Amino acid sequence: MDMPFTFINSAMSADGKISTKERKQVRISGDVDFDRMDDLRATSDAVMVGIGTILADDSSLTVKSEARRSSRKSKGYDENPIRIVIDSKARTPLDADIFIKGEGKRIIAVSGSAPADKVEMLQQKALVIKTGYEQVDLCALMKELSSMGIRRLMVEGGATLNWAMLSSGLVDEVYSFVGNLLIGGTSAPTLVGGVGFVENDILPLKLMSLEKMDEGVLLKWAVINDV
Ligand SMILES: NC(=O)c1ccc[n+]([C@@H]2O[C@H](COP(=O)([O-])OP(=O)(O)OC[C@H]3O[C@@H](n4cnc5c(N)ncnc54)[C@H](O)[C@@H]3O)[C@@H](O)[C@H]2O)c1
Ligand SMILES: Nc1nc(=O)c(N)c(NC[C@H](O)[C@H](O)[C@H](O)COP(=O)(O)O)[nH]1
Repeated sequence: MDMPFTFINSAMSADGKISTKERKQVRISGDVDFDRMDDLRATSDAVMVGIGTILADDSSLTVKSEARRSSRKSKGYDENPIRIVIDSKARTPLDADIFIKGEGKRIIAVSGSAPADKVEMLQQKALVIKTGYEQVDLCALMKELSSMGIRRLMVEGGATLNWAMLSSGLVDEVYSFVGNLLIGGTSAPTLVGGVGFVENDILPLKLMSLEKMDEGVLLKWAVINDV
């Protein structure tokens, strides 16, 4: 079965950090990049984040431009893409912005280790898809998303989910805005977290484009998965 075309979009400091060591969100990019990100959301079938990002930022993942929402509507889509949270243990708060803000479908992807009572509560607000035992089986989930008609998937981090998706060979392209600031801190999350690749498995990229944007640079990379 064809997997969805999947890309990561992220903003990082000049030293590769995507937030501070306290997981506090930092404004890394400017208005032009935020508008580009909004367009990516509006033209995707679904937007995915990890539970760490929901807990840290309370992201709503909505399309901000009214014109883009109307354009989606006029084509018969919901105003917002399907919003997906990778949440093995069903920790998404019931009052999270992702449930409160904007119309459209939500998917909470949980694993067999999620408490049944919380899963039941989440089912009132979203489609809950269960895969894996201790944590979400991302390959199985992606197949299920594909069978639901999701063809274009935007992944908005954070570091742990980026790692899990990349190391499972599920990402086609990475778009990374590099901003004009340094965040520092060994424990501050970087674009890709997780356990990291070992020398022989390091993932190669092919540079597709680079563009000066706001006060930084937008880099677009294709992931070379088949080496
Ligand atoms: N600058 C940016 O573009 C940007 C974008 C998004 C998030 N962030 C930042 O990233 C930070 C959050 O990143 P993070 O790494 O803590 O959390 P994350 O958002 O990557 O979520 C990670 C969590 O996903 C869950 N998970 C479920 N199944 C999994 C699987 N199969 N593999 C891996 N994880 C799985 C785990 O509970 C894990 O803790 C926040 O500080 C946020 O502000 C920055
Ligand atoms: N492009 C970009 N530039 C930044 O400077 C920055 N800090 C983020 N961060 C992305 C992160 O995923 C946020 O959580 C969502 O941008 C929140 O999304 P909402 O506004 O709640 O829809 N993204």
